[in-house]
Amino acid sequence: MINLPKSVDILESGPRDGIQNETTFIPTAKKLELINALSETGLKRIEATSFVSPKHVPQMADATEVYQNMMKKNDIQYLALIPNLRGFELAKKAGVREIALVAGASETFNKNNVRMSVEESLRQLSIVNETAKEEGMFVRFSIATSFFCPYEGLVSQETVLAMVKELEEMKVNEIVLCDTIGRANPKQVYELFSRVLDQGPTAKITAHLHDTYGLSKANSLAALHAGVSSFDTAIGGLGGCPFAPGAAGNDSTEDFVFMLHEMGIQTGVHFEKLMDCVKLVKSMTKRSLTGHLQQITNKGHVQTVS
Ligand SMILES: CC(C)(COP(=O)([O-])OP(=O)([O-])OC[C@H]1O[C@@H](n2cnc3c(N)ncnc32)[C@H](O)[C@@H]1OP(=O)([O-])[O-])[C@@H](O)C(=O)NCCC(=O)NCCSC(=O)C[C@@](C)(O)CC(=O)[O-]
Repeated sequence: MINLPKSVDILESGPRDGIQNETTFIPTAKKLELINALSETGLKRIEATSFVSPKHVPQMADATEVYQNMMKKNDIQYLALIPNLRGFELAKKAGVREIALVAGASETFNKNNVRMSVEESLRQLSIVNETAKEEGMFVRFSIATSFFCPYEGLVSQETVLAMVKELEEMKVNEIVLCDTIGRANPKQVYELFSRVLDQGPTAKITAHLHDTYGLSKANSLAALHAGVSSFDTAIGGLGGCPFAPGAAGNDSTEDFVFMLHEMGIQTGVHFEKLMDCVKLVKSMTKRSLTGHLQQITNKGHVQTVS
């Protein structure tokens, strides 16, 4: 195989992207238990919560309580998602130092997700970015619907490349290309990430892939081949944006870590401890999860070579 990195960075987005889509409210204490357990697995990046409207996403109504009471290890980046200026104010008040901004590449998705045009999102979030940078915060920016929009269909590569250019001009620290509805195929993923990386971006480039059509692992391999070494995943394969109809969960962290370790690619993650987190997620959500490995552990032991 060509172009494979020796190690990969994983951002665990289960506590945010994963839990936001759960219909039954998960008690704050359970969210804290999960974040604390994930903090012991060797993962170095955790998206802990989001400062969004509790009317629109009731599951994240306890963002401040979660952020202020969770374990915070010095060597772990704990991010919070922010959609607008108000979210930034609330996050700052809670003590957040690492922020994850989001806007869609597609107009209809963005209006449904954050009730703003893409232009208005970029206007508000560039103010957030400037203030955050002055205050020494880490800023990542997710481009939702980088491949397909649930309302408009295929999103053109040119639209996404123009947005990447704008984010590079804003000097955000990280740009995340998201397959929000898990509809992209490996060829599209390879091409778009290759085109972005060919421009020599200064921002870290990350892939955020959902598994709706069962292609998230093939898509992550395509992104690896394109030169991406930073990925978002969610424990148990939880997740999906409540404003992207039909979106299934994220690529599952344990399956992705398993694949990477089997390929000799390091993640720094302790596999058994990660599987303990899957058990925790199962007990929290009380429903069947979509990750593959947890289905094997139901029947026996996962065979690993690493
Ligand atoms: C953006 C808004 C808030 C606009 O919602 P809105 O109703 O248009 O907000 P508004 O500005 O009209 O304000 C209405 C009320 O909400 C309050 N408000 C205003 N902003 C906030 C805030 N940030 N946090 C808490 N409260 C807020 C504001 O203070 C006001 O309170 P009131 O005066 O009525 O008491 C809403 O549409 C929203 O919360 N959207 C977020 C939706 C969301 O969380 N989506 C999922 C995350 S994105 C995602 O999952 C995709 C991603 C990142 O994973 C990548 C991928 O897969 O593509």
